[in-house]
Amino acid sequence: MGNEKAEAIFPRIGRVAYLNCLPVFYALEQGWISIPGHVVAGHPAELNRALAEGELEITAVSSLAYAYHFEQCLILPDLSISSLGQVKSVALLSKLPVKELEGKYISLTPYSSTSVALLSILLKSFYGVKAHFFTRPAGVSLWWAKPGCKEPAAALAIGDEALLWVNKSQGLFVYDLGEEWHRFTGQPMVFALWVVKRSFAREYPEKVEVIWRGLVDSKKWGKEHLKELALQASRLSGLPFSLLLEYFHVLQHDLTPKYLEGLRTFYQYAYREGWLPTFPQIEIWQP
Ligand SMILES: C=C(O[C@@H]1C=C(C(=O)O)C=C[C@H]1O)C(=O)O
Repeated sequence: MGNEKAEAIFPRIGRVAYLNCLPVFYALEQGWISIPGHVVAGHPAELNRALAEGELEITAVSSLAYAYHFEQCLILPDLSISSLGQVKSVALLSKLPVKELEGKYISLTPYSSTSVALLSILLKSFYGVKAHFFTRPAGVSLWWAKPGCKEPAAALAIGDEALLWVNKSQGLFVYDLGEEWHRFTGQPMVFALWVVKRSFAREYPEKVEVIWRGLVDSKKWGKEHLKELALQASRLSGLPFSLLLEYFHVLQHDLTPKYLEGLRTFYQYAYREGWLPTFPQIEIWQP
């Protein structure tokens, strides 16, 4: 990588390649709002890796990934992928009721960071269930079995894959992890944050401000046009318009003090259960 001049002029901006980012990016991608940067789409695990390896200046990342890298980046205000209760696109799909998953195999999505930790926290601290986890390879079915092992009893999915399965979940028990977290803690769940590299923010504060304002303005447009977003999302995914309209109503992209409190609580559990080497400082970039 590493043409620093080019990155300064045209920074690389990461976007989750799921419908969950449409409310933030639609107006930008239509060209109604423009930002001086190059948008790169990837699944969350890819964006988390790219941030860590210095391939992105500003990006959406798993909230757990920020906690790993808080010394190198700052949180952008007013942006997140969150829910207060049901989220619809982070789900455990199970052939058995969750309390019967003791000792069973659970397949984990390879695309996530936050939701894997969240599932583990919920099973351990909320349900008191110990299961065997394994991460399935990218691109295979939810029910892919490890060679020599039985088919998993349950599978964790995120993003569009989760929406698709939740929509055709006949015969499966569906546990929406946003809803389960809310039942457990009474708090919102922050799945993803937008972050900026500290070095880039230090050197190019005006550029960060223009990009951040563009993202926030685009999100504002999205929030005021949920029907248009649901129509576009339905065209892209083939999922029913009504499901997507409900989805964009429950999915939140703000980062209010209430959501920051939910984030802190998540970090407390994640730290306590060994998902984080140190307790992160929640540091927010100021325009
Ligand atoms: C709500 C969602 O939150 C996501 C979950 C993430 C994770 O588990 O690491 C990261 C980014 C978001 O895509 C979703 O996937 O739809």
